[in-house]
Amino acid sequence: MEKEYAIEFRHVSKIYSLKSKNKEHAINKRFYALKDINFKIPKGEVVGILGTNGSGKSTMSIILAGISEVDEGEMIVNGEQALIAINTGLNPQLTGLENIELKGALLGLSKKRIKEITEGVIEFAEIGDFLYQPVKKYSSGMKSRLGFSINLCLDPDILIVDEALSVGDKGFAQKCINKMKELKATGKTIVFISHSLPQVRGFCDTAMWIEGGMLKEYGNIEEVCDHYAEYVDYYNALDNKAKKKERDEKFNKRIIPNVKKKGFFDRIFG
Ligand SMILES: Nc1ncnc2c1ncn2[C@@H]1O[C@H](COP(=O)(O)OP(=O)(O)OP(=O)(O)O)[C@@H](O)[C@H]1O
Repeated sequence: MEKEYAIEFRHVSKIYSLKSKNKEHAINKRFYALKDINFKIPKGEVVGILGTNGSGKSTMSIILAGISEVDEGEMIVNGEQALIAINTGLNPQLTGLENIELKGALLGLSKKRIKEITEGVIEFAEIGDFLYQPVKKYSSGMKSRLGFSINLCLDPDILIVDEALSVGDKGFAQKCINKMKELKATGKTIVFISHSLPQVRGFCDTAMWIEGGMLKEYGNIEEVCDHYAEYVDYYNALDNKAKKKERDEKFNKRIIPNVKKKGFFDRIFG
C-alpha cells in the first residue's frame, strides 16, 4: 500500500531581496533562502530539522505553516497546520486571551471550541494573570509558553515547533516534550526545528539537514545527526578566514544573478 504523506515539497524555492542604500556598501541582490527543495514527510512521522544559522530552517517553518508563500515549486499539505514559533503569530498589542480568541476566530472555530481551547491554554501555559495583559509586556519565555500552548491546544494534524523550547525554562520544555510525545502516540505529524542534537535524537523518528538553503540529507535519524555533528565540528575547527570563505561560498551559491533589462536595440535586434 502506498504511504500517505502529510507534507510534500516539489522543487520549492523561496527568494528574498537584500537591499542596502549605504553608499559604500550598496547592495541590491536577490537570493535563495531555500533552493529547489524536494521531500515527502509521511503522516505520523516526527521529523527533526537541523541546520546551522541562516540555513533556512525558519523560512521552511513559515512556509510549512502557510504564513509565507513559495516563490517556485509547490507545497502539498494534507491536514490543518499550526505554527509554533517565538513571537510568530502573536499580536503584541492584544492580551494573551484576545490572542487566543483571534487565532480561533481566524481558523473559523466555534465559540464553544474557542472556550475549550482557552481553558486548555490557561492550564498548560501557567502564565496566571498575564493572560489579561498585552503580549508586549511578556518576557520571551512567556511568549513562547503562550504560543506553544495555543498551538498544542488547537490539536492540529501537523504540528510545527520552531525553537519554541529553547527560550522556556527546563521544566516547561520537559512538559512540552511530554505533551508532544502524547501527540506523537496519537499519530500526529510533527516537524521539530531545533539546534539541539540531543533533543532531536531523543524525540524524532527521522532528521532533515538543511544547509545554505539546500536540502543536504533527509532520512535515518542517527546517520543524519552524525553527519550534521561532524559538519559542525569541522566548521568550528576552522580559523576565522576559512570560516568566512566557507560562508561566502555557501552564500554565493544562493545569489540570483541580476538579469539586465533589455534595452531598445536588444529588444529589436537581440
Ligand atoms: N524577510 C527576510 N528578508 C530577507 N532575508 C531574509 C528574511 N528572512 C530570512 N532571511 C535570510 O534568509 C536566510 C535564511 O534565514 P532563516 O531565518 O530561515 O535561517 P535559520 O536556519 O532559521 O537561521 P537561525 O538558525 O539563525 O535562526 C538567512 O540568510 C536570512 O538572513
